[in-house]
Amino acid sequence: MPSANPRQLAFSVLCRVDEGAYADLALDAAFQQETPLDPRDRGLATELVYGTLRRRGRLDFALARLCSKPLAKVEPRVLNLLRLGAYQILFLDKVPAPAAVHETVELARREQLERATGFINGILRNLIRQREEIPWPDATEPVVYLEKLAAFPHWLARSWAQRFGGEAAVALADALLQPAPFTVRVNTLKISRENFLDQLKSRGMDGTPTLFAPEGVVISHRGGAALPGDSEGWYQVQDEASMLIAHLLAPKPGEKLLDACAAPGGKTTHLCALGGNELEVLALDLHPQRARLVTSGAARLGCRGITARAWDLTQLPPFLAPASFDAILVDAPCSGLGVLRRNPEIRWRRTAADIAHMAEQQQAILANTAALVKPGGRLLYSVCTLTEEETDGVVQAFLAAHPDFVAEDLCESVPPAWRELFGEDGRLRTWRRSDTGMDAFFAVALRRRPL
Ligand SMILES: C[S@@+](CC[C@H](N)C(=O)[O-])C[C@H]1O[C@@H](n2cnc3c(N)ncnc32)[C@H](O)[C@@H]1O
Repeated sequence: MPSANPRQLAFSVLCRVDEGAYADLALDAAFQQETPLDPRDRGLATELVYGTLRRRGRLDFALARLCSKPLAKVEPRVLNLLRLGAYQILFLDKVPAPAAVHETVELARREQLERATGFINGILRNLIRQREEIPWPDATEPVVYLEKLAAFPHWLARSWAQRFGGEAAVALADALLQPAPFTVRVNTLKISRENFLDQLKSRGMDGTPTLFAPEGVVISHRGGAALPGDSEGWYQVQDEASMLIAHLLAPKPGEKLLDACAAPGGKTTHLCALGGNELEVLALDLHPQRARLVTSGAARLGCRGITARAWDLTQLPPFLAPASFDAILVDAPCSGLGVLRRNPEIRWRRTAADIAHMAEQQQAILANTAALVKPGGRLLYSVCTLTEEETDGVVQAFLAAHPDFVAEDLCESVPPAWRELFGEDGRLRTWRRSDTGMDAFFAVALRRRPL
């Protein structure tokens, strides 16, 4: 039975992640179940979970040198305790190293792992003694670096090194394994960004405008308190890269839109705000319970004109008339490698076969929405990943099968300052700059030729 101890909570979440859970969902669920942790302990538990997952490559590299048997032969729960302890020793300045060892051994006792306490104590004490002598691989061997230090599977390490070049692949992996900033989209239907920033300031919180998105705010300090306007719907938690997508579709008041893969509705509600709350939007999603999130999110943010329903878009939607939408957003399900900062564990779960399967699914969804676009209308395809197959590969296959569509140069319609985020082909690739603090998103604008 987990108790309200941040290390124990972090340990239970790491074990759940090993069983297949997503880190963000498992952590949220643990916070719901626990006797409430105070904000500092909540912060520590979050740091321990994400830090241990992001740094798993380095932690395992260091532990493997000190362990008398291969790490694969160490009992998984004991290995998670070792990783937790090693993370605190190597990366957490605020925890003195001897305290990290003591806390980890105590945690092993509380978890009925008394028999492993000598083993854990010995390895972690050796780690303290030898931490300055660890022969970390350097980035001159990018595939080794990505595999050993960034915990990428071999196929992914090779593919990134080949595609981006070694140096860029390493920089990209490092950037995608940094903690993500806490970013919100100000709901301009309710409040301006300027007024929201004033509201933050008046409560002693620090926020700064995002670099590109005109309604984004990066919150750098809030002292554990709730943000202003939560129940009033003043903001939506959303990464800046994700905020760019609705701007690229550029909805106009009075238009009829389809958001094909809409849940939980971050972009649906953003589209509504950009359309002055005067759009008609049909929001579809595979899962009925996720489609309901769109409805509740829209109510919170005061968005009108949204209807949400469940539908599997790998099947043609017979209830929709051909050529009936001015614009369609396909924010497709994908491998999620562009949001590793939030789900660092997915990098060792994904296989090359998954990517091929995702690309097939994305192609099916795009094909089933294409006929719904009016002649002259827009279809925006976006994904939070950067594999060739799920980005340009899907677009190439789509265009080959749909001669009535053309890819447009998005650079022609975005503010000049955004252009550095786009390739020469006019497609959004936010990873082109690694210092923006954004997730890695891809988007392409497709236009159906007029009759
Ligand atoms: C990247 S997420 C969408 C995020 C959303 N656009 C937002 O901004 O909040 C992809 C969504 O596609 C949905 N999905 C997966 N397979 C689908 C399918 N075959 N048809 C429709 N939706 C699907 C998933 O349930 C998921 O909610």
